[in-house]
Amino acid sequence: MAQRISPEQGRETLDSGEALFIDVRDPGSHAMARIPGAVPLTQDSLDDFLATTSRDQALVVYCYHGHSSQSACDFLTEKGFTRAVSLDGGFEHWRQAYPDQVEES
Ligand SMILES: O=S(=O)([O-])[S-]
Repeated sequence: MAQRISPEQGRETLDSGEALFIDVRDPGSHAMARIPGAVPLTQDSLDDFLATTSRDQALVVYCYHGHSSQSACDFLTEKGFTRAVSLDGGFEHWRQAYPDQVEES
């Protein structure tokens, strides 16, 4: 079962700069607004991501509300990532709690 972190822990992790934030929402949502520095992960980018990302890299996975990110996290864990966690509340909670930590384009 996916490891989960609270939005507060997510914020601390973002501030520490030690984790890669992974956005599994649809690419259009990612393009519009995202957690600063987050990278989109889609079916199209998956093979590349798996081929180039260290299995020791800390990952914080988020979706809209914190549900599908848990399955994504389980998937990444099956693929060998040892430090993948799912962000509780997803981006929708995040943007309410930390509007100053949202990158928009
Ligand atoms: O993105 S979601 O699965 O939390 S609705």
